[in-house]
Amino acid sequence: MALSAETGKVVQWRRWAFANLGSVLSNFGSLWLLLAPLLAAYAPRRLFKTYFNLFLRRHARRLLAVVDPYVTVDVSEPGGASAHYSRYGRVTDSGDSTYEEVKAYLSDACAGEARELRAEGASEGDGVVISMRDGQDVADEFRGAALWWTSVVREDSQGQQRAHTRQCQRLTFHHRDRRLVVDEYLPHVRRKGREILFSNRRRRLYTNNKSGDSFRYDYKAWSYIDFDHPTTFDTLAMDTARKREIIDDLDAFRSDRDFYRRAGKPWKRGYLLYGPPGTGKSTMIAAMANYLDYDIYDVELTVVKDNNDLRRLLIETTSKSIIVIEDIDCSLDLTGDRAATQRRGRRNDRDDGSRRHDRDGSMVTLSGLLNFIDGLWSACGGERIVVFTTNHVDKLDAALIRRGRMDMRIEMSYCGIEAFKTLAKNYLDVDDHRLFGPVGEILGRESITPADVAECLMTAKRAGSDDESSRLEIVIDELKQTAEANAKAKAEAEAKAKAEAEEEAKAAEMDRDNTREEQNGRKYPKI
Ligand SMILES: Nc1ncnc2c1ncn2[C@@H]1O[C@H](COP(=O)(O)OP(=O)(O)OP(=O)(O)O)[C@@H](O)[C@H]1O
Ligand SMILES: [Mg+2]
Repeated sequence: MALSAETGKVVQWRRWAFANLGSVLSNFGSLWLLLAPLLAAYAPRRLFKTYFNLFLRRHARRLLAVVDPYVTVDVSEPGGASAHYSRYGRVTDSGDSTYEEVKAYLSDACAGEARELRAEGASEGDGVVISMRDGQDVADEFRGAALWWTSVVREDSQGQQRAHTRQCQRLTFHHRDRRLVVDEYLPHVRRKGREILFSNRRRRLYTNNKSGDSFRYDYKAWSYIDFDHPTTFDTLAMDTARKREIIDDLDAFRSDRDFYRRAGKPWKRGYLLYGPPGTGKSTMIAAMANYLDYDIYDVELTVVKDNNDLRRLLIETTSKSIIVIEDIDCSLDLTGDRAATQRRGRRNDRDDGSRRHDRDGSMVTLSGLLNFIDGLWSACGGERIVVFTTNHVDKLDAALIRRGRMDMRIEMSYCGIEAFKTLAKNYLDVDDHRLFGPVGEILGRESITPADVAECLMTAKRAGSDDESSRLEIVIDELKQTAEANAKAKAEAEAKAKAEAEEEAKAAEMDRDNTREEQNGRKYPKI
């Protein structure tokens, strides 16, 4: 359809008006300035006041931005109304942990710059938190934007109530950086502050309380003590290359937050530590926690009533933590051969009525545990490591330790000469010695755990002599005795295992007979 000349003009005019809407409106604003005195004279007073106020409010901010382009944001210590406005713009009031996080961030920055400081005792430990005294400023820089923090005391008065003062940290920046500050700088400050607060805090070792007590009004899912284990990766005795691999893996995990987000994976990692008793599985967990500065949640599965309680426990863990289930093969019936396990259980009860397994009371199932590790709930919080330990990796259900669930399997094994060198340094402060040769031969021949070697070294240390050679000779004697004792214990264990296997086979044969007779129409099974 063709447009008439007149319609075309209207369309053109409309297009022009839309394209120049900004200037039209601002001209309209200028027109207001001219019309305001006239309106003051002729318009009804109330109407004029409303419109004039609106106009002023809209334009005053622009005017102020020209005169003073700086915006301030206050982060106040908690305790009061949650939001205030200042002459310059919105003033936020944290009312949460933001203030503490900002203070921690600034304590790091201001310790070097500000000259008048204040020291307060840290909430945990013997440390002090350094912060700026009132009126002090520190400058900061973020992605090219200049920012200033000032410590101020603000007076809050509400109506007739008495005013009370509150400490706050005031951030000042150019209004053109507003988006950068709100979207990136302040979250960065909080993140850094949280890290500083976390690193100043003592590590905690949590253990779960019996879920049967959950009806009590003061029930807490977890109890904790300060975690103060001296083990580090330096003192952990194991193959050096393997140790390096584990440390690299932990480093990668810790710094891969963005990767996990991009890949759509929950930020957690599973380690399975397996090996004979006394090879350092628990010691490794302590070394990991100390290296990462994480808390440990040691889950005792036998006191968890059911899958529901297990999930509740998980929800109450925090991020930056290691969730540990030790001796997973003993905690639950997770072996593939459940029938054999039940038979064994029955026999144990017959043998020793008092030695009933606690795990009979727990109704946590394998699927509950699998959900605990990587169900939907497991993703809450993030930055978590799950560690299982076992002495019998071959007995565990394949689903529990498949790749993806347990990302890294670490075998902790008998002591070799490399591990011995670490232990000799730890216990006797000996780096190298000609007697390391004979020690290496014994360790190459025999299966001696690091725990046993540590005991031998302890005996040598207590023997009283300061001479390295005589101490190491004692170690060699002790190692030989340990090897003999181990061989004897091994022969006894093998004999016992053989007898058990025979009994097991007999029981299985009886079960088969009973089933056959039942199938052949016998009314009552044998007893
Ligand atoms: N690899 C190791 N490095 C340093 N010390 C070790 C190592 N292995 C064992 N030890 C010493 O032996 C003690 C017992 O070790 P740990 O409890 O870690 O063994 P485990 O493998 O957890 O045994 P279990 O299977 O019985 O739980 C530790 O307290 C430590 O002193
Ligand atoms: Mg252990």
